[in-house]
Amino acid sequence: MSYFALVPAAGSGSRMGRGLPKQYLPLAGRPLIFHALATLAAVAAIEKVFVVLAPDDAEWQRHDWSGLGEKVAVLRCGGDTRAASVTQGLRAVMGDVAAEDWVLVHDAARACLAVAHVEALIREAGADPVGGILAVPVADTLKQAGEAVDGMNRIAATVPREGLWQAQTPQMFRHGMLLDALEFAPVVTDEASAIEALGLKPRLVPADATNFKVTYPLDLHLAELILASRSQR
Ligand SMILES: Nc1ccn([C@@H]2O[C@H](COP(=O)(O)OP(=O)(O)OP(=O)(O)O)[C@@H](O)[C@H]2O)c(=O)n1
Ligand SMILES: C[C@](O)(CO)[C@H](O)COP(=O)(O)O
Repeated sequence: MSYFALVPAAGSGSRMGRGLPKQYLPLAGRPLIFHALATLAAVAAIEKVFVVLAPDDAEWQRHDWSGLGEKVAVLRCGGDTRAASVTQGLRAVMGDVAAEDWVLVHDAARACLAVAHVEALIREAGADPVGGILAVPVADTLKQAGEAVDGMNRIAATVPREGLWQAQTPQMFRHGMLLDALEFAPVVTDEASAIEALGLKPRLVPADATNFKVTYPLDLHLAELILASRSQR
């Protein structure tokens, strides 16, 4: 069986609040998306890295991607939601990817993914009958907000954090199972939710906070620090 990566990159980055979709914002001298693509392409077990762009994406061709080598292939079939982009990407690669092949779905916005993270996911979930995701156990105390009072957010309850994990990506499932799951449950926040809707229980593979999702402006500075610290090792 083979391993492939699918990178949904058709979002608008609205929470970043910049004119340019966040996957193209400059980060450590490259477009943000370059870093995750380079990491995935560097994993020996991964045969191809498919990038799902918005059909009208006019930014991709403005950049030089030659540093990524030959594994990366562009699919212009992104949809209105992340789940739609993933589903349409899975359909588009059916000629290259067999139903039993593993697909690692990774957010373009998780720019600081490390090769070691991906290798841990493949090692721990690659022999699993369902598949698995990278995740991090919740370390902070969690508060449930109640209805705003005097315009202020106020605590309604403390949520026990035992057993709670923050889902990351890649999320790794077999192509056929994942496409069937997403067609059965199309409105989901991540691939694992669709697999769970089938009554299955994906593996949780521990990662760490450096594999965070760049969502808000401050996150760009955090990602710069992480990438700079790695380049100095
Ligand atoms: N219709 C969409 C929406 C999101 N994504 C991708 O899914 C990943 C995670 O989504 P998110 O961080 O929410 O990105 P955006 O949707 O771009 O951000 P925002 O929600 O702030 O608009 C991103 O790499 C994004 O490009 C996608 O491929 N297609
Ligand atoms: C898939 C994901 O990164 C797991 O935490 C998350 O659900 C993506 O959420 P977003 O709102 O599409 O960024």
